[in-house]
Amino acid sequence: MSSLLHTMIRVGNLERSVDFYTRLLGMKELRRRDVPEGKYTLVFVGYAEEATGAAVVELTYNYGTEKYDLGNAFGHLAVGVPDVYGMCEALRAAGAKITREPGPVKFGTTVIAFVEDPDGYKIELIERK
Ligand SMILES: C[C@@H](O)C(=O)SC[C@H](NC(=O)CC[C@H](N)C(=O)O)C(=O)NCC(=O)O
Ligand code: NI
Repeated sequence: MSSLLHTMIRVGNLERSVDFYTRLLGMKELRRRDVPEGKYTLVFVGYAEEATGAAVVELTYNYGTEKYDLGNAFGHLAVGVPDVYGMCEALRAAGAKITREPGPVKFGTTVIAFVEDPDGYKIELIERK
């Protein structure tokens, strides 16, 4: 059976992104691969080991590239958290940009919020008790 393995995003500063996804969002650094012949480094982050089937994020750093044009097509990554309000307060205190305050989704009841990662990628926080 096929499975969704990861989503890859290019980042301008690997340790800045690893810190955001691990220290602030609570993910773990699962593995890291430096490919000097390709002038890039990969770091896989997630809430569970890939072997469990959990979807993970592949952070790709291209040597020397500190900024990307994200364009207008990318939507967001979604993360389930037990307390969206508390997570937003912690993210805000850590200097992250909350772009949509926590509250019920329009025309629904699920509590969501949006935060930007260090490169400006949108992360949707969805309340999952
Ligand atoms: C490990 C696996 O999940 C990969 O995605 S590695 C694939 C490889 N990635 C890169 O080259 C990343 C750096 C590149 N400059 C970029 O920004 O995408 C890849 O795409 N290889 C191309 C190939 O034809 O093998
Ligand atoms: Ni990949």
